[in-house]
Amino acid sequence: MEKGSSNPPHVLIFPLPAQGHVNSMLKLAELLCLSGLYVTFVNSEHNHERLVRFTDLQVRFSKYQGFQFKTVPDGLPVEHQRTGNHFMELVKTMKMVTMPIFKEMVQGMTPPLNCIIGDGGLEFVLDAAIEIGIPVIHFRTVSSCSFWSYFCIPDMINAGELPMKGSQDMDRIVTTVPGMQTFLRCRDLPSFCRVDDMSDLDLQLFTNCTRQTLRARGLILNTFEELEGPILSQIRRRFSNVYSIGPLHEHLRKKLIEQKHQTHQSSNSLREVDRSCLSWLDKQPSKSVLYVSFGSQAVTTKEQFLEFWHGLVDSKKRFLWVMRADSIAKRDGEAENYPPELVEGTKERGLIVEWTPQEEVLAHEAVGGFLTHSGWNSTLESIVAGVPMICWPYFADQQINSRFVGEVWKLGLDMKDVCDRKVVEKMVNDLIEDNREEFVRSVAKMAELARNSVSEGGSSNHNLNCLIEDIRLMVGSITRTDESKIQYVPR
Ligand SMILES: O=c1ccn([C@@H]2O[C@H](COP(=O)(O)OP(=O)(O)O[C@H]3O[C@H](CO)[C@@H](O)[C@H](O)[C@H]3O)[C@@H](O)[C@H]2O)c(=O)[nH]1
Ligand SMILES: C[C@H]1CC[C@@H]2C(C(=O)O)=CO[C@@H](O)[C@@H]21
Repeated sequence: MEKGSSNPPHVLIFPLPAQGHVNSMLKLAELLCLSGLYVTFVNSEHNHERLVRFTDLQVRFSKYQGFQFKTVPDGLPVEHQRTGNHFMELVKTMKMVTMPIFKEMVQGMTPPLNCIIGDGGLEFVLDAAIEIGIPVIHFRTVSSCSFWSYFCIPDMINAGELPMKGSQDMDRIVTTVPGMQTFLRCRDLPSFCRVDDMSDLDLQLFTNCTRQTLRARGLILNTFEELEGPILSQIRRRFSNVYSIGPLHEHLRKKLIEQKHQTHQSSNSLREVDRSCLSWLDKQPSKSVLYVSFGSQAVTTKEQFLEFWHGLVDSKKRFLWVMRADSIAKRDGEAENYPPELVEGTKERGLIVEWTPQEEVLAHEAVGGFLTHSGWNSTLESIVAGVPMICWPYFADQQINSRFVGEVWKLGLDMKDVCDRKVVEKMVNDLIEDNREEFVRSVAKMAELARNSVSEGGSSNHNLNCLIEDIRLMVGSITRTDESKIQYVPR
């Protein structure tokens, strides 16, 4: 906005087009709208079509003055699965296909942008914005602990701690990530580190994009000081303006209540939500059900899927399991003949659905535990709901999130790298029954700290106010005489 203009600040938000990213960035968008900012939210065409089909998003955002959606192609054909390891194809096509379209869109924007909040996992957004001369704040939607470990990868390589030396090396302690020297093992590092070749493209991609955040004006993290304070302190030694403003879903819920907006049943789902599971939960005893979901991207083998299924049925506990149509890697011509004892055991005590209203499920009285892939949104949602976790990380940041859940925060059990029916059975019984009290006590404490952090005077509440203030100050903070040639100097 030009100096003297009466419009509120205008912010453009651009997430990496995946469920876990779109979800938290839409929550931030709504929080900024509630503070009176103008927001443009950029979705991929593929995701926007799904959000419009499966949610009340358009109605929800239409009440905010100055809010608009824009769409860009993601460069992939419509039928592309966009899950599992195929997801990395999207990160690559976007740079080629989406970047030029995005640049053109941003240059013609009215009112002019004060700043762009770009996904820290989408490197080209920062490059494009700096070239055009618009300040960028990065939002990295993963945990602080994983962001910090990505950042330290070059130090691990220089110290000879990476590459790992085969499977016998997985329990070696990694000493070059400040703040984690006593408990971080090779197996807890982001999954991209599990390669022999340090010039591996995915490893390079995420190491570089994390370092690029040094060029941004600030870094937003969906976390709270009471959870990740020691790691945030480490990050602040290298980055200025680190805004920990989470858990965003609880932050938004609280603000909507304060401002007397409706909060029920809204979702940011890219898939059709099956609400029938809530009526099923209504019929189950208190804290008896294990909720099982591996998020939007994880893909298991059929063998892994069967180990989980056996373990769940053998545990004799109730379970609600999210099984997306694309959850299991299919082999051509494979018949789906499932063992009758599993089908029978599920009829007795289980329910399998394609997609749930997860926040509502976790808050349901009947849910007593969560078997999760340790995606960051799921982890935060479980903490806020006071539900202990069994973690089975699939890829990326999930390996380190699960270490923190199991070893540092003591909010559950880490089943990383094991997929065995006996272990599943034992851990489910441990979490839901044998050691239940202990886990529930620690997660209840953390849930309270989470709620306090987003309340008036809490750390995340304060940091959100600072973020909004800093965005307001970005008015006229870049020289607009020749924006295309502005040399960007980080604060
Ligand atoms: O049946 C379901 C299952 C999930 N969800 C929601 O989907 C989101 C899933 O997010 P997350 O738990 O973060 O998992 P992913 O979808 O796997 O998210 C990706 O993005 C996250 C944030 O960057 C990363 O932490 C993950 O590793 C990455 O895979 C959560 O908000 C859930 O509430 C539903 O609404 N219904
Ligand atoms: C493609 C996945 C790998 C990295 C991305 C990410 C991140 O670190 O920002 C988290 O989870 C995934 O959705 C992205």
